[in-house]
Amino acid sequence: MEAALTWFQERLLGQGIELTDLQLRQFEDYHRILVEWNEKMNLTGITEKAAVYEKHFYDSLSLAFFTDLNLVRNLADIGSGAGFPSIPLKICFPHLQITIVDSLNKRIQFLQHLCEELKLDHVSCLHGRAEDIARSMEHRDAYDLVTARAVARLAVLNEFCLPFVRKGGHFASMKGADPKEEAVEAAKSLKELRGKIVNIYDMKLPFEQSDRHVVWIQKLDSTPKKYPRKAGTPLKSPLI
Ligand SMILES: C[S@@+](CC[C@H](N)C(=O)[O-])C[C@H]1O[C@@H](n2cnc3c(N)ncnc32)[C@H](O)[C@@H]1O
Repeated sequence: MEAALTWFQERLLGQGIELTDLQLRQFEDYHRILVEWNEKMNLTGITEKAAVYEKHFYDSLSLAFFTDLNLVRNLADIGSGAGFPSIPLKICFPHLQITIVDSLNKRIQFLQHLCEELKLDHVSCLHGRAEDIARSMEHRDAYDLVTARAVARLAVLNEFCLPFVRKGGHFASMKGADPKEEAVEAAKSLKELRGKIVNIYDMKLPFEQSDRHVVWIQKLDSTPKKYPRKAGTPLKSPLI
């Protein structure tokens, strides 16, 4: 077996995630399709196999090190790009009902194709801005877990993501650099949107050794009526 696959499989096993042959094949196909489509459109700057497994697949799956995803029924991934973190999570936890939101239609088309090729069911890929989609009753206060990796600063992300979370559910904001400063900046948006930081988890990527953080936020109550504000408003005037 290739080195990229061996360490991936062993590290995940160490975290209690045992990959089947089918799941290993799905990750191989994911990498192949990502590289093919990346030649036609900008999906990622990382294409070398070992790097994709470490910086995209393993990093995405790190969410499962901090929580029991078997207890999560539905997950919304905001600004998913090329499918991170939700597609690696779906491969490993096939029971998850996934909703992906991205404002770039090309990326949504890629993800629809990817899900067909990998035969992933119960993945709904929506083209649009999170602030608009969270307005619909179908998505508002509806998800056990909402994720966002490398999309915006926490104060802005709270406005994008917390309206999707059900009361008692969680928002996991995946960050590279230490988010403590962002967490202070996000205090007002958290209060307004009924969120509370319950933990900040950290880990290092196994080979590159760069830092990763997950800000784990609980939704204490339903979204107040005035949120989400109109698309475009949060970025110009975040709740800082
Ligand atoms: C830097 S990429 C990160 C992609 C992926 N989460 C990852 O970790 O590789 C940010 C993505 O967020 C999307 N995005 C930015 N603002 C958004 C919004 N308001 N609603 C939905 N998607 C948004 C962009 O189109 C882009 O695909």
